[in-house]
Amino acid sequence: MPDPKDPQAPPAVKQRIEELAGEVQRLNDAYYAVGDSPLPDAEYDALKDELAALVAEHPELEPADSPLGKVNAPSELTGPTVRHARPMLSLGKATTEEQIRAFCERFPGKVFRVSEKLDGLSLSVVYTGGTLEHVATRGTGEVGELVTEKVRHVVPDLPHAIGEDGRVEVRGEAVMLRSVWSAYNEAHPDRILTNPRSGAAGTLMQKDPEAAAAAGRLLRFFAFGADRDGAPVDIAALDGIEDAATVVCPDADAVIAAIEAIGARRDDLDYDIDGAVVRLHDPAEFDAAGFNSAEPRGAIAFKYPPEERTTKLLAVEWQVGKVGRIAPRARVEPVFVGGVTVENITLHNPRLIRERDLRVGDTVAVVRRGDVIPFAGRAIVEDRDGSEEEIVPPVDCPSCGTELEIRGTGEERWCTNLQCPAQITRRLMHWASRPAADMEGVGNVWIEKLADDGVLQTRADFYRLTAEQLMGYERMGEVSARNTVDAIERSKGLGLRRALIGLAIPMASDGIAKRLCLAGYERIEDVAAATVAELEAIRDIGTKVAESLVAFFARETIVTEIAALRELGVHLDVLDEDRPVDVAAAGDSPLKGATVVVTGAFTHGVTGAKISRPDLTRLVEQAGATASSSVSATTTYLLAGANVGAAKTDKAATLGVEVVDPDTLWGWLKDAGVA
Ligand SMILES: NC(=O)c1ccc[n+]([C@@H]2O[C@H](COP(=O)([O-])OP(=O)(O)OC[C@H]3O[C@@H](n4cnc5c(N)ncnc54)[C@H](O)[C@@H]3O)[C@@H](O)[C@H]2O)c1
Ligand SMILES: [Zn+2]
Repeated sequence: MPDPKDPQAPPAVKQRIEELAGEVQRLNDAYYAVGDSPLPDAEYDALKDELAALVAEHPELEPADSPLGKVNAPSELTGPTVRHARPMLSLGKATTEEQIRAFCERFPGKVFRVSEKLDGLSLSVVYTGGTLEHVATRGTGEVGELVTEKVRHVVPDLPHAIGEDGRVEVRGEAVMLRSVWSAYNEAHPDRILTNPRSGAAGTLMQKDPEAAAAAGRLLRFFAFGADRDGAPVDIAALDGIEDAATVVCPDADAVIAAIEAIGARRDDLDYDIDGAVVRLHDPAEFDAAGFNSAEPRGAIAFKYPPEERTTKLLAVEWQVGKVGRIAPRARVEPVFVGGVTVENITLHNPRLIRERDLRVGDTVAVVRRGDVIPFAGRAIVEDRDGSEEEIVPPVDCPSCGTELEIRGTGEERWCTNLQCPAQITRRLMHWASRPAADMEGVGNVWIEKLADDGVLQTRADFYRLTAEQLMGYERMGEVSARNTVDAIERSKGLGLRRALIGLAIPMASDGIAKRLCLAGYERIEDVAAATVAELEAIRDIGTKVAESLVAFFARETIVTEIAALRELGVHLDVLDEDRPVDVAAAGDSPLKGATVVVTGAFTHGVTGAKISRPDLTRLVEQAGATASSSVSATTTYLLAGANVGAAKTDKAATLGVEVVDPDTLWGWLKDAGVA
């Protein structure tokens, strides 16, 4: 029946509007109340856009409880709440350069500022008379949930006091660092956090924040605005408050350049961002621009192309890896995500498949972050029609038929047959690959063919290949054959670190190879002769890894193979490039040989950008220092950035450890040639 108020509106439109409104609210509830995102953001945005378009055409059909025109919020808040002094708003969105230019043109001659749009959750932090009074979530925009006590535990870097009078309110985003997120997931394979944002939201909902903090669910707070009794305050002037990376832009061209720069560094950051925020730089002009419903007119959010998209899971293949792990890899309908077309994704392990209840034929959300192999975040259960098939891990090795072992919390399947043909081929491909011997132009297809023929059985066999032998193959002309043999010859100088990587020693990552070189091993035979106790003494090498190394080098086949590689002139000794960057420059740095503890917040001494603690630690290590996590009598320097707790400096003072300020540190790093 047509709607009496609008004879033109077909009943289907009214129904669609109601459907969309309900769906958007359901997604808001999941997102803001539980921290979950059942749909990729871009698809949520598309639903909301469709709703807005229909309502714009038929305003009379907008339901009373419509989610449009107000701040995205859960239908209900839980726990004690507080009314915000000023509402906490959403932001208008742009996805194209034109939209950003149109925004800038509305404010001719004005200066803008562009900041990273951090993907976490918004918090309002209020200090009165210098002391933390309360912390609240955005909530409905008008009223937020109080999370003060939780924040004390799970956002340990947020100062409890600032040396400021009056009522100071700081607004910003609480985020879970990517490094914290992956460390947590690694330690809790049974309680995987889907992404850092839901990790952050979930953390602030924990009933026992102390336990959450102890389990490593820690967040950071980055401010993007502050005021004292309503008058704007410069965040940089607030002691111990970190601000979101921001640049001031005199015109639209500079704004576009800043957005592009943020987009370009996006994958390298230790936190997720879902866009860039452009706003009028002058707070008075920003206020004067006013608001429309739930958004300030003086700001807009640019959203980068999504890193998550849905597609169909077509098939699962169980691939035998180089050390025998059978990895589930899925073929999906090609989908464009995070700037590339993805056709294959990893499903991680059987446990995850079971827990996410992924099935062949499912619509799945594909996530791609940086260089990480794309993976299936989850199945969209609503899209099922009953034809989907369960994914069953194999019982026997798909290559050699050996019965598989089940190991670890991921319930991974392993083929333990060292002679397994698939494993041999994988190991050969790995030896030839870029991080290892880097045999340019020696492709996996050829390796597979030669391995199948029995010509390539061991790594040493690569160096025995002749052009004549290769020319016997179809589609291998004389030129290609000679090029292949030359490339193999050139790759002989690989050195110790690459050789250790290329050997694919179980549990020994690329980082372990580097550590072994840094620890002073010169020749591969020296590493092979090391005992578990000697290896364990090296930083980052635990008992399990040490035992795995010893067991590996004890294998008869490996001993023979190393001897054969030597015989063939393959260079297996440490190279200068295997050791920290500029050994010569770092030579007389005060950091060389020092044991240091990094604490507090740092900005880069050259670029002025914020630098994460892991990144800074890496630089300090490149200059020859060893980093440790707590101050002790063996500590040489306490490298203290901003906002350092008294506990650490007091301890340093008691133990007579020199406290080094950021300026001195950057001087040292520059002298050592690493910054
Ligand atoms: N997948 C889902 O089901 C689902 C559900 C709801 C919302 N969402 C997504 O969440 C997005 C966020 O919507 P919203 O209304 O919460 O926020 P928004 O996109 O309107 O942006 C406002 C928020 O940005 C944050 N922010 C981060 N860095 C900032 C900076 N430098 N300056 C200013 N603000 C900064 C603040 O927390 C602020 O509250 C939506 O666009 C949507 O894609 C997804
Ligand atoms: Zn096998």
